[in-house]
Amino acid sequence: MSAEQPATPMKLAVVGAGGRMGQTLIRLINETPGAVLAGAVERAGSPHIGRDAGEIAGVGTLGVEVTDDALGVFVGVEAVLDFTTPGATVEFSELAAQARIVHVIGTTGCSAEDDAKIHAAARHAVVIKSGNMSLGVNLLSVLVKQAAKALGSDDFDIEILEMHHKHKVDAPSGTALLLGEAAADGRDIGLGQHSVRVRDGHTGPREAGAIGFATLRGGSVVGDHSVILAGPGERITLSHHAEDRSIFARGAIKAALWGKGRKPGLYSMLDVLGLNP
Ligand SMILES: NC(=O)C1=CN([C@@H]2O[C@H](COP(=O)(O)OP(=O)(O)OC[C@H]3O[C@@H](n4cnc5c(N)ncnc54)[C@H](OP(=O)(O)O)[C@@H]3O)[C@@H](O)[C@H]2O)C=CC1
Ligand SMILES: O=C(O)C1=N[C@H](C(=O)O)C[C@H](O)C1
Repeated sequence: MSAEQPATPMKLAVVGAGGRMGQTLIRLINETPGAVLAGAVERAGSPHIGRDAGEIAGVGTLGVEVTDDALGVFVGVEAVLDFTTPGATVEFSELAAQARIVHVIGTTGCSAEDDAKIHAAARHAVVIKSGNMSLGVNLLSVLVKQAAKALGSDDFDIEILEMHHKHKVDAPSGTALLLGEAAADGRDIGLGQHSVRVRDGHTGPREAGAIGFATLRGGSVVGDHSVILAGPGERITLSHHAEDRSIFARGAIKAALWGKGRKPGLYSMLDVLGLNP
């Protein structure tokens, strides 16, 4: 191929095409050189079935009809971008593995059992999964790990605060958990054994080494996260504020392009962004 010829754009599919992230992804793929929308999937019975994906996303006709035949779409594309629900994502991971395509997973709220199934599917497909696909949050997680390591649990207590729009169905957010994992990693402890996800009533004093979570929901907030390191007489707050869903969509498209031609396995956005040590 000569240098002047444009490379063939990577064929992407969006599942959950009618959702908040699905529509944002369709719009952003349409603006991204090197990527093309080649499939759009919604659940059986959705009012979006049979409609044009571009019309749903408000970017005009793209010639891609929304269907509920996920496998039929997956065999004709190179990657699928998935921001849906845990149950749907587990099913899509099995189909993406059958079709041997890249599966980018932004869905949050997966149980340990869901994650084990996704891990199994990653034996046959390139799976990139993250609770937050934005550059800013992934960089923040690196800073949180450093801060948690430098400021030991004898003196500094870690609390994670998040706020999202009123439609969000899972808590704590995937991002809050990702930041909690980063803090736990920095302290060389397991998050599972040290997290306090709810406080109510007469809780007694805070346990040393705990990583606490607090969840707020309301309005149209796209996603706010703060990691607070509270010490004797001083407090450090590391924060990220998402102003627009396009930051997540851009990250997901970048992940799909990065995943092309890679060995099957489970990867994170830190791998995609080159932020893994
Ligand atoms: N990692 C990241 O960077 C980000 C992650 N997220 C996560 O992405 C997920 C989706 O968020 P959001 O877009 O706001 O949610 P929405 O509810 O707006 O969108 C989800 C879409 O998935 C569809 N869906 C559900 N089940 C299926 C199925 N079996 N097959 C096909 N489509 C299906 C829904 O259809 P219907 O409504 O008809 O049920 C809906 O259109 C959440 O888990 C959220 O936390 C969100 C933003 C960023
Ligand atoms: O549901 C959302 O909207 C978001 N979900 C992700 C999360 O659970 O952290 C990412 C982002 O904050 C928006």
